[in-house]
Amino acid sequence: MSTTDFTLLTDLASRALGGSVSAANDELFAQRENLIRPEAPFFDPNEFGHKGKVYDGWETRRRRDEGGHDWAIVRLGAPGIVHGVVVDTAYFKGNYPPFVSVEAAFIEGYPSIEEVLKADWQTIVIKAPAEGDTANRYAVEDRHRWTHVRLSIYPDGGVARFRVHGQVVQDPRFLSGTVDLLAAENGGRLTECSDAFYSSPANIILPGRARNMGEGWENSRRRNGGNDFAIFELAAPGVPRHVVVDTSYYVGNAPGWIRLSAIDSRRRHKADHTAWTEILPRTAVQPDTRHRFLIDRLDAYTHLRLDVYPDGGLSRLRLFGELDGEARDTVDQAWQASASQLVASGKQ
Ligand SMILES: NC(=O)NC(NC(N)=O)C(=O)[O-]
Repeated sequence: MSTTDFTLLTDLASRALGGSVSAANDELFAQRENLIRPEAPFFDPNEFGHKGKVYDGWETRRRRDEGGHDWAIVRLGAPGIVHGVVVDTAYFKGNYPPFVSVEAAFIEGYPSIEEVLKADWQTIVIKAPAEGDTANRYAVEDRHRWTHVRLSIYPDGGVARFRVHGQVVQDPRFLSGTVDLLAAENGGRLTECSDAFYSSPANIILPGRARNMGEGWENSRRRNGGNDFAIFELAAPGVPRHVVVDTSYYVGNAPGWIRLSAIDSRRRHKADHTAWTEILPRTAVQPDTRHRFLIDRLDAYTHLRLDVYPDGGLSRLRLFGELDGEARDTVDQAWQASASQLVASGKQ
């Protein structure tokens, strides 16, 4: 994958994955928590509050010192390798920060903010220019895993959204027993889809249940035959036992039928269409319903393909099963290989 594609990877910072903005040195004009809201930023030109113009973002006051700067710290929703960040200054035109930098840290356990501040921070984006009202992209070369990321803005200003795109690297000790092999928080990810017109199928593997149709996958109405699909890489190769197909909130636009196929790309090539095994035949589904289906085959797979007929949305898809023996070694190695030499320790 080229570095320009990093925005297709999971947003590790997003509130939807469980991220939190743990601290900021200043947030006088607009709250730090807005930085990781999953939805696009909103702007009402007529809305003013007691402290000034209301922005959907994080905004600090105008600094009156020399050489100082502002910062906000995000605890990622899951540990991961960051491939790139987006500092989106949408609607901040006369008050965006002209420069930004990003640092990261891996901290064990559940550290207090005092412990987070004392961690060994590594620079992953060196101080670089930013534009106003722009989704500023910065690729990251470092391939260590992190739990926390610090955005610094120079000298001050406003940022609407901070996206931290990368690959979840889950602690293998939490991948024991029956787990959701598809879950983004375990490392599952969308690799391909036919249509994400209204919203992406990457949403259907996020934690929890969708609260409305906007939190799932919605494609457009298909007018030219064929059917829509999405392909996911599993968190780790595993044997699926049962699947949850949730069409909650898809009332007039649920699929008529769905079908699931899977492949073990360690043994067969994904491009070979005959190598895909049907693990759930074309099955009728109901609108606004949480379905559970048993999977009869007991083979291990690395990828899952969801076909919806002819089109239509889902709010969640879960694939419960166990990692296979070979996969366990692979996730152990990935966890070791991505360890930073400078691992701070927080209170357990
Ligand atoms: N019009 C503004 O945005 N002014 C100020 N910001 C807010 N939020 O009022 C400022 O100084 O950046």
